[in-house]
Amino acid sequence: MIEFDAVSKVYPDGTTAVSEVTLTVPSHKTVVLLGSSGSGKTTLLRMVNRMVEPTSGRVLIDGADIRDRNAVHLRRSIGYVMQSGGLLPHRTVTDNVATVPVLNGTSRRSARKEAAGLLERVGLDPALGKRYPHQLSGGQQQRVGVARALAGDPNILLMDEPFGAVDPVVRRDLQDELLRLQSQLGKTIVFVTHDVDEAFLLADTVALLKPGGVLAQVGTPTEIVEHPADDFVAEFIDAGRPRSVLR
Ligand SMILES: Nc1ncnc2c1ncn2[C@@H]1O[C@H](COP(=O)(O)OP(=O)(O)OP(=O)(O)O)[C@@H](O)[C@H]1O
Repeated sequence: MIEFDAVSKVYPDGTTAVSEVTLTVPSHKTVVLLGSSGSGKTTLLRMVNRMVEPTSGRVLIDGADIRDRNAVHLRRSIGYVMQSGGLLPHRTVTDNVATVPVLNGTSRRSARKEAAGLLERVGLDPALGKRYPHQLSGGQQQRVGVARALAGDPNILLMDEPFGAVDPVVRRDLQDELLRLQSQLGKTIVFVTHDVDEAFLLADTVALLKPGGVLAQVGTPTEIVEHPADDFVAEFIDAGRPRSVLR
């Protein structure tokens, strides 16, 4: 379980990115941080692995304040998928997936073996492991990004607009694949998107952020559609529009 306890972030130039957010991400569930550009989603996500330190408030994992954890060890124990894939261009796909387990002390041989299994798990032919990232399609690169985040079997996955850079058909494939994986693996997932349909498809709980990093509403997709908290929420989700993706 991840708990954001009244966290705020004011960047050194005075920008308030996140304001007093209190939010719980239950274990084995997917919480989607939804909001328009600049509403603080990435800042909030990065607080979980200490890439961003809150100006005030605390982040707890399973009840323990993460400030008491070594930041590097914490980061390596949490899967992270970025929008661009974030793959290392001069390493093969297999070695990209094996990087963190090797850093954590797993032998290269067993990390590569695990990588082959993970490529299969995300729907890729393990033979692609020999290629370099530029030899893959955008959708394949994103799958590798997910495989890499799963390496070492972390409990927590942070996903920052992971499917934002691919076309709508591939995006839908990747979303379905994530739902399938999550039903098998039961990770604790924090997923960032500005896409309402993507949020409603993937989330157990949606946390909708307003500009300035203020929580506008937290609820299941159905709760938010049926009872938007205010005009901002109703407008953001375009209440009244037919929804095919509600589970
Ligand atoms: N290092 C930084 N220094 C100053 N301001 C920053 C920094 N990083 C982010 N910000 C500002 O904080 C606010 C929130 O940014 P953040 O990236 O968290 O939003 P976001 O909702 O993830 O946006 P996007 O969807 O565009 O990625 C924005 O106004 C942004 O310009």
